[in-house]
Amino acid sequence: MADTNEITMNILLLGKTKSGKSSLGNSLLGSYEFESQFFPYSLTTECRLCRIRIPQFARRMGKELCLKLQVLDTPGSPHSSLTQEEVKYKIKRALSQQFAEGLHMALLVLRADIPLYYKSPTQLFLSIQDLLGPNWIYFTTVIFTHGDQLHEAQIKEDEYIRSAPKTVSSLLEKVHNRYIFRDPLDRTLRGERAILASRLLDYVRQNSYQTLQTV
Ligand SMILES: Nc1nc2c(ncn2[C@@H]2O[C@H](COP(=O)(O)OP(=O)(O)OP(=O)(O)O)[C@@H](O)[C@H]2O)c(=O)[nH]1
Repeated sequence: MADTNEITMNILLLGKTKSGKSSLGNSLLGSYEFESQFFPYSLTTECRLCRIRIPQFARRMGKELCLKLQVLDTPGSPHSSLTQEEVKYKIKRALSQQFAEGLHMALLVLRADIPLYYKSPTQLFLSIQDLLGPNWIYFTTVIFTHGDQLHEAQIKEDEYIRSAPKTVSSLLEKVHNRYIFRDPLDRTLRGERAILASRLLDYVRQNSYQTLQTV
């Protein structure tokens, strides 16, 4: 029987190569589990799942709740040594093997300091739909990495969102404005984990803990 004092969140990291997926995964896990480095090639070539349990994460009806976080890191696309088809195949296979019970949230990782290039918003939507199916819009949160660069440039987050190009604004509208800015320089790994995990748990609660079936 499932432990009712434990909440599970199955999280998928998606995004272009070098967008900061593995580093975000480490922040979520609160430790350096995924390899994340500055290199002139795509570091992640295989999907990899890491899990942690965070005791006493929240309370429900007077009881302590433990959060079980399962984070699936993926190779980015375009990739320096894999074709787009290979990346897609690896992600789909990992989703079916690791998250057979479904996915709570896909985190679409975008660099805030680099323009998001797609021919049109539709092209971007189709590429996500191709992986996650038509209900992706309910189970996707956009994570802007390199938020520290915005601070340096003295651009506020709401200002950035207001001036974002059509592809980004259409994407945020599609995912019901679920987005989070990451500013890793501002916090410790565990401090960032507490903030990210609780924002994500709010989104998962809003979905009544339902999961996206991807197979
Ligand atoms: N300044 C800053 N650097 C970041 C941020 N996120 C990631 N990085 C750095 O960007 C580089 C790439 O980050 P990764 O997490 O390895 O990116 P990835 O998407 O997993 O990369 P691949 O697996 O190689 O495709 C690393 O040097 C990170 O430390 C951020 O928010 N701000």
